[in-house]
Amino acid sequence: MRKTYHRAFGRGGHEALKGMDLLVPAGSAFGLIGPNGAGKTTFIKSVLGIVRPTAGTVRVLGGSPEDPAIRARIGYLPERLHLPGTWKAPAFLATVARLKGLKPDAPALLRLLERVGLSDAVDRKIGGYSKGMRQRLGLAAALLGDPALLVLDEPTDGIDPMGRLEVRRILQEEVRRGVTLFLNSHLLAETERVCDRVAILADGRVLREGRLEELARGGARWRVRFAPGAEASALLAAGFVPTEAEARISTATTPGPQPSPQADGAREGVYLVEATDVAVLNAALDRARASGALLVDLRREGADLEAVLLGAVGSSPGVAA
Ligand SMILES: Nc1ncnc2c1ncn2[C@@H]1O[C@H](COP(=O)(O)OP(=O)(O)OP(=O)(O)O)[C@@H](O)[C@H]1O
Repeated sequence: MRKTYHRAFGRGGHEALKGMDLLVPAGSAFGLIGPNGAGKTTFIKSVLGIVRPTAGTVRVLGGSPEDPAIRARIGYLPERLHLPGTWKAPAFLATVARLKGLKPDAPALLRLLERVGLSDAVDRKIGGYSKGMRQRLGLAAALLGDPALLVLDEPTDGIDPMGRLEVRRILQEEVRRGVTLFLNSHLLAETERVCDRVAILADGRVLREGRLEELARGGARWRVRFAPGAEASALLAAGFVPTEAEARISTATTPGPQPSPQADGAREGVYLVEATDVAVLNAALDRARASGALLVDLRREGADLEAVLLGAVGSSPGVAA
């Protein structure tokens, strides 16, 4: 798909999408990431039928994004929300429901407001809402009518960490019940936590696309906690790096001290180990256990999306990160 924004009177234009080819599997939680001006919003608008491609086609939920029946199955949270300041949330949601062709059901609307954490604010005017509250109301509006596809542009923008947790929980619930989630967020940690697939867009083209684990270079990292008393030098020899020392290694630009067994991570018993697959991981754990170390906790480290993004954008000719 291509999209060129034409200037007035046909004098040239700007090619925002330069041959973008993307398949978002039904039921996936899909994240779109990329630098400013990459074309993310243009792509979202084309999925919603707001922008028409200059060349190519967009198919959404098996149909055209311009088909009202298809649009009715899409929930959309825009990046810039325009909300009526003098209204209260239930009246706003009732109007959105009517615009979506739904019959407003007052108790259901209150349940929805409770779900997004706004039950205490139903009697307040929207104009007095904080940015996070406005985002939650926008999310409630997007969820009206149980859409099959949720398109969210910066859904957690302005929301505090507790609120983000709540929003994430709602999005995960939606994905579990079969909804396809399409998320555009500058918060890479948010994308990592919510999405199972990611596409990197830069300068109007998809640079990389795939499952998060596949995109992460260098295999998976594991965070391991050993019981007190584990022999730090033996763990180092087995490939386990104390977390504090690991931070120093990755940020050091000049030769510095080698990781010492007395590093904070070692004192806490927390280590990181690189393992391309579970066989490699288990071999490392076997070496650790042979030294007498006892495993207390083991968890996979999230794929480092920032590194993947910077790597993809940095290695693409003509694209500035
Ligand atoms: N209506 C428009 N007319 C002309 N050019 C536009 C229009 N909308 C977007 N563009 C240009 O198209 C390019 C892609 O813009 P778009 O908003 O899709 O990027 P984005 O990835 O969403 O950026 P950001 O992360 O900054 O929101 C940019 O260079 C932008 O200036």
